[in-house]
Amino acid sequence: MSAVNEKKVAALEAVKYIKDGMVVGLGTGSTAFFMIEAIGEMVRNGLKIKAVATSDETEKLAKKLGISVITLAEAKRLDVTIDGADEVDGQFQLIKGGGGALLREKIVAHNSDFNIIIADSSKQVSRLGKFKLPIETIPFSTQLIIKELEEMNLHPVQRMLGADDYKTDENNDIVDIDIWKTDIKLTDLEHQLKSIPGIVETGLFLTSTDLVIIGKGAQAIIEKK
Ligand SMILES: O=C[C@H](O)[C@H](O)[C@H](O)COP(=O)(O)O
Repeated sequence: MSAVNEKKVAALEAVKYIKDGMVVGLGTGSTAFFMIEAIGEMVRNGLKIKAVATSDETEKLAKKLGISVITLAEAKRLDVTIDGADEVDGQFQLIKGGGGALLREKIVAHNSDFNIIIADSSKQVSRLGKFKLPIETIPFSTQLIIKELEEMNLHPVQRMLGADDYKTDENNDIVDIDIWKTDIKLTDLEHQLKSIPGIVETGLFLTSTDLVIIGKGAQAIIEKK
């Protein structure tokens, strides 16, 4: 079965966790797309929820499908968030941000009681790092951060959109780094990166995930912590 179908299988399993009255965090990306589509259908069939979107793209799609979108401030706290990932390891640690939405995704995950990650089977890895780790930086500081990351042997590459710098929803830059060869522990790496002024967030999600649902062929494999 193709990765696209596996994404849909995982998404359809995840939406079973959504109940009337919940405040739901909506992730971003091609896997989250199927989850948002399914929630749209559930809402048309009478489900009553409020949602917080993790990107402008997700907000637009959710509203188009008739899902009631509120701000994080209005929500205060979320019952459940469903989101995709670029890589997930056996300890439920993730790399996210391939689509540039890591900052709002991490904020929403932090404010959710329960976080479900949905993915096709290609995203499951024994060790994180084949996927380049996205780092969100303040444009004022990006070039100097790149120099600092080069000195740390993390091979930073600023993300581009054609000839222009790629910009996030918060109008920041993304720098993708290579963590595959570093022997720094992930928790230490996260701490080191976050201590550089101008790095707003990293795509390492080390402790937020409660449940992982992997589409494997036509089956949804549910992994609990
Ligand atoms: O910034 C994007 C998000 O972190 C996505 O959830 C992640 O990149 C996975 O996206 P996809 O489901 O399209 O592979």
